[in-house]
Amino acid sequence: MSQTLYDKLWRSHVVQEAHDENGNSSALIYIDRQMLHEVSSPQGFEGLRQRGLPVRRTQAQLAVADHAVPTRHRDHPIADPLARDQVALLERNTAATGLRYIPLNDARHGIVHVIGPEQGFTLPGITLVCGDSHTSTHGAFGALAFGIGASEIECVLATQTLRQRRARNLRVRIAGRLPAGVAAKDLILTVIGRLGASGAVGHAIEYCGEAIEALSMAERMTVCNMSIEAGARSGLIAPDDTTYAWLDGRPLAPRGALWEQALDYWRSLGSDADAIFQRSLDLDAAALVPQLTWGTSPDQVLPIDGRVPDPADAADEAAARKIARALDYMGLQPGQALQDIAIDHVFIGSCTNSRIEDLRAAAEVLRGRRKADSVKALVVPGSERVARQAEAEGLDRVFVAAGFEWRAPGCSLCVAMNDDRLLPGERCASTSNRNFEGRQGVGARTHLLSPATAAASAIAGHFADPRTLARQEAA
Ligand SMILES: CC(C)[C@H](C(=O)O)[C@@H](O)C(=O)O
Ligand code: SF4
Repeated sequence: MSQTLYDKLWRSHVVQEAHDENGNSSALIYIDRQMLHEVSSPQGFEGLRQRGLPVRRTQAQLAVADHAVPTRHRDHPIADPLARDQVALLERNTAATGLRYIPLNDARHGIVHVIGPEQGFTLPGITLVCGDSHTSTHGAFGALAFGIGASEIECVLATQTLRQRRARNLRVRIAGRLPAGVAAKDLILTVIGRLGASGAVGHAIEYCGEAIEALSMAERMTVCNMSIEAGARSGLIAPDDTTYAWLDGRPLAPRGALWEQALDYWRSLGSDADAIFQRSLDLDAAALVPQLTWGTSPDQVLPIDGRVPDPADAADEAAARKIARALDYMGLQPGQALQDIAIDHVFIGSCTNSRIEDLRAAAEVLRGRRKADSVKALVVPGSERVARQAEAEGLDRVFVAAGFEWRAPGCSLCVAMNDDRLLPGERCASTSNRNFEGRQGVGARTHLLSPATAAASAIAGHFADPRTLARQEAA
C-alpha cells in the first residue's frame, strides 16, 4: 500500500498498535532520540528519581540549557537566581543520570533546535522528541519530531517509548520559486494565515513541491519550526540531496559504510506518488510577498503592504471581538497602514531565524546602513557555531556598525525567560515564532517577520518592505 513520509516514519516505529471504537489508532512507538532543556525537564528527572528508575538509553539523549541563559557576560556566573538554579539543576540531573550535556561555554552550545541538527543528532528517518513545542523544526530532515509534555519526558527517559495517537496527513504543496526578497518565513506565515492557528490540529504537515525542494536546510527548518503555530505537532520535508550534503560529516552523523547504509534507507522515505493525504493546501510561490503579523496569534498575519483589519469587516461577531481584542492589546487602529507603525525594538534570533543564513539575510540589508535612532536592536545567534561562522564572515561587525547589539546564543527575547525583555507597551519587530500577549515581556507587543524585513524595519524605524530598499539601491 502506498504511504506518505509520515506513514513510513510512524509504521517503522510502532512497537504495539491499538484501535479505539472510532477507528482512531494509537500506538506505543519507539523514540530514537530525545533532547532536553532546563525549563521543561526537571519534572521528568524528578519522576524518574521517585520511581528509582535508571535512564533506559543514555546515548539517545542530548541536553542543553537555552531558555533562561543570559546572552551577556557569559564568562560570569549567572546573576539571575532563578535562571542560575534552572541551569544548575539540569547540570545535576544530567550528571546524576550520565546524560550528554552541552555546557554554556561549550563551542557546541546554542538553542536546542539549532544544535540538534548542527551536531547531526537529528537525522532523517528517526523519531525525535523534546519537551518543547518547536521540536517540529527537526522534521525538516525527514525525522518524525514533536514536542512532548513533562510526564512524557519521564516516560521516554525510562522506556524510550511513548503512547501516541496517529496523525492525519496534510500536504502543503508550494509550486514555483520564491521571488527575490521573499523568505521562507514569509512562506510559513502565509501558510499559517491560510490554515489558521488551530487549522492543522491532529495532522502532520508535509511540505513539498518545487519551492520547498529549492529551500536550504535553514529555510526548511524555519518552515517546519512554525508548523506548531498552525496546530500541527509535526512538520515534515522529505530528505533529499540537500539534506544529505548538509549532514555529511556532522559530529554525530554516521560515517563510512554506515553513512552509505543510512543513505539507502533515507532515500526510501519520501511519500509514494499515489500516497493519500486526508487534506491538502496548494500555493504558488510566485504569488508570495513579505508578511507581518499585526495581532496576538501567528495567524493574524498580512502582506507587508496591508492595513490593520477593521473588526467591522469581520465575518461574524466572534471574529470581530477577536480582532478588537488583538488591536487593543497591540495598540493599533483599524485601517492603519502596517508600514506606518513605528517600532521600538528589533530582535533577530530564536530557533525560527537565528541560523547563519538568517544572519546573512539581515546583514545584507544592513550593510553600510544604520538603524533608526529610536530603535533598540539585538542579534542573538542560534548557536556558538553560528556566532563563530558569522564572525568569520564579518557579519557581527556589520550588525554592530548598524547599531545592533551582538549577543551570545540562547532563546533570549523570543520568550523573555532570561533578562532580555521588553517594557509594557513596547513594540518589537521579531524574527521569532510567537506573538502571544506578554511573550516578550508583560504588555509587550510582538510582530513576527523575516530577518530581511526586520532589518529593513530597523533602518526605517517603522515596518518596511525589504524589496523597496533593494529597489532604491538599484535606482
Ligand atoms: C519553554 C518551552 C517549554 C516552550 C515550548 O514548549 O515551546 C518555549 O520553547 C516556547 O517556545 O514557547
Ligand atoms: S527560541 Fe523561542 S521558540 Fe525556540 S525553543 Fe527557545 S523559546 Fe521556544
